[in-house]
Amino acid sequence: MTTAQLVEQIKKKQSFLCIGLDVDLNKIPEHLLKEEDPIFAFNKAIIDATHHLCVAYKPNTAFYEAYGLKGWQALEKTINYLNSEYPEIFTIADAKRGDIGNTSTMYAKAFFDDLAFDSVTVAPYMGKDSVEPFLAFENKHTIMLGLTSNKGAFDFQTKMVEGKELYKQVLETSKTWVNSENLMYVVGATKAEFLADIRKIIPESFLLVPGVGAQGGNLQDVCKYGMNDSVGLLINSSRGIIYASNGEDYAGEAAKKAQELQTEMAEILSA
Ligand SMILES: O=C(O)c1cc(=O)[nH]c(=O)n1[C@@H]1O[C@H](COP(=O)(O)O)[C@@H](O)[C@H]1O
Repeated sequence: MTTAQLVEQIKKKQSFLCIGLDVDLNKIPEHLLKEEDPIFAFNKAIIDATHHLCVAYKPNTAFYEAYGLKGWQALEKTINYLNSEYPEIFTIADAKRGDIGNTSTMYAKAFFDDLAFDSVTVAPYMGKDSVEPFLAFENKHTIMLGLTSNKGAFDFQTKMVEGKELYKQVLETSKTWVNSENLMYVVGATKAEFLADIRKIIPESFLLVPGVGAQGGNLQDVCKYGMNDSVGLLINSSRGIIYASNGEDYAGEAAKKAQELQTEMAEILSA
């Protein structure tokens, strides 16, 4: 999917919500455990109930890898279901990869070619030659960690390096990489006040903003500092939506939580 198509979807749905499919078998409704593939059954119901309220889904691969072959198969079924039933949805494999060049190429093939995700999250720590192999894929997006939502973000990312915070150096340098137009960036919703500075470095780029909901990030603040002329934001909530209820009504309750965020987003967009 191109960025222009994503912006079109945002305008049409009046939503820039991304729903995180971080499926934990200890948290899903008990009755689903009798299904042949409880993870896929859960995802399918959540997707069917919420697809009109969001523009993206983000399965975090850890939650699938943790269940071995069955987990990976559930991930594959989920992305195939999204691509066949809801092709207008932007898909994010949250895998946080990045390695020496030839290995990164194989990671990129896994998520872009084999699984056909629109995007994958990547950690920038190994530098240019670890990220450029992802950027080489046409009409695919590489979502690089910029400033993360966790406390540990202050361990390294905000340290001063040659008179500037490390995360700013990383953002600036990434703009010089081949095919950098295929980059998007992660900025945690818990770090909303940093967004004004971040927008000075990457004014046009799309930002994936996790941390609204369970981690306490605030949607209004993120929009105030982070929104650009083409919206430029994908706000992710995972646990705050998908675990709204662990009863038979889980999909409907998840839709209610998604609807609350979509309504708030529509108000922001029309302001
Ligand atoms: O790359 C991410 O998506 C990510 C980056 C970050 O800085 N913080 C962060 O929480 N995430 C992911 O976003 C999701 C947040 O989930 P909830 O806190 O349940 O909404 C998880 O899948 C995290 O792994």
